[in-house]
Amino acid sequence: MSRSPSLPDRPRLDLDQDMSDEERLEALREHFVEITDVHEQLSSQLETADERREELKAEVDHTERENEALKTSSLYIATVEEVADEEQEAVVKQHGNNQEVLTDVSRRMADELQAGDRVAVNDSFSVQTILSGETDARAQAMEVDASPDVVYDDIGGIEEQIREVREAVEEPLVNPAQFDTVGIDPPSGVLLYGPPGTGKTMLAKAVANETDATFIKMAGSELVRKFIGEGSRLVRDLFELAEEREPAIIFIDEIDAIAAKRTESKTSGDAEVQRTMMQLLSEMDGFEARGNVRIIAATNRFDMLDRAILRPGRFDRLIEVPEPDVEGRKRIFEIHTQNMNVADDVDFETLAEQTQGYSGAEIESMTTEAGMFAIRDERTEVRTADFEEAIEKLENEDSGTPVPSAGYTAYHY
Ligand SMILES: Nc1ncnc2c1ncn2[C@@H]1O[C@H](COP(=O)(O)OP(=O)(O)OP(=O)(O)O)[C@@H](O)[C@H]1O
Repeated sequence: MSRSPSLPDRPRLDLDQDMSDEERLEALREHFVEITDVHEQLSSQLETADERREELKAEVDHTERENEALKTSSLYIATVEEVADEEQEAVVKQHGNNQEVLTDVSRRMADELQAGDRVAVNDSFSVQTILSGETDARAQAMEVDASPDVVYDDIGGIEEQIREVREAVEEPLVNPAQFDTVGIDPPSGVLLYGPPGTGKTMLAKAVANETDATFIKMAGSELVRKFIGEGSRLVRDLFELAEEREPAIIFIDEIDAIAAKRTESKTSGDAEVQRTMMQLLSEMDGFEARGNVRIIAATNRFDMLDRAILRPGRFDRLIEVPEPDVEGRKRIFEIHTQNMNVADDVDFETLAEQTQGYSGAEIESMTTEAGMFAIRDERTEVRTADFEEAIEKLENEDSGTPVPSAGYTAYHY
């Protein structure tokens, strides 16, 4: 905000009894000149303030008109495809009918708009407003990470699964020619299944990191819960975004939420989920042309999946990510205590033996809990007793031993 200029000092007239008439006259003249000067300064400040007031009034009028227009007319949602800054033009594509239009935009709008923005347009396709993050379902429903920082070494106990994922996802991205030479198609999609917290998301992020691909995650459950009516459009957007950002890894978490077996009930919610799944299937069927985009999905509920998504050309490589065995748990303890100040006597092998049935995520939260016990005790070193207390606490919270999530069924192929 601009600060108002300070007012000039008020001129003082100093007359005293002892002055001669000439001196008084001189003082009065000088005072007159000073007053005239101050008057001029004030007039000029007043003029500037008047101009500023006019400008602000014009801005208020404009905003009020915009506001009225927004309130009274229906607006349509569109995505900006291209912006020509110089020409003050933008190509926008209206959602629903996919109509593409070249439209004029103001200088300010041209500066602010970026390809990919969602905007509200009026009947004549004039861009009224850029939709913020809150209103942009696409931004909300998808987590985009240009360079995730997980590496394979951060994942413990699932070396075989890492090898399989590398073969099915990494190889086609970094060395597509070998598939051509041998004359086979790489797997279309990889489905990771297994109990929660075993490293499925980490695995997908690590492949993206290793192949310098953008990681784009969409959670199936959110599509169904939060974006009712937008599911199939968001799935289409997901694949479009992946193509824009290729090489890219699409990761659909909790795919069971959109690809569950059909049930008897025919509620409108089911129809919507069904449409979302059909969109996913049709995107995957047109997948070959997509080149540098690989798709990974994950589920804790393999038993619930509609078999249609497992057909060749869709999720045709199934990889089970089980709970870690004792060796795996030891490794996960080591990974998550790397940056902790752990006492020399802490034996991860024993801890691994004591934590049968724990997932990687549970082991991670246990190490944090052990650190908290040390802090509560005003120590800087984490001891065996802290880990044991943490195990006890988690077991009490889980009312006994931790169990794999209810309903999880392992299917072996
Ligand atoms: N195998 C593992 N090695 C190391 N850390 C792990 C492992 N599995 C899980 N973790 C820890 O647990 C956190 C959650 O794991 P992640 O999100 O990958 O599990 P997930 O299998 O995708 O779970 P969900 O099915 O609940 O989405 C990770 O950020 C990591 O800190």
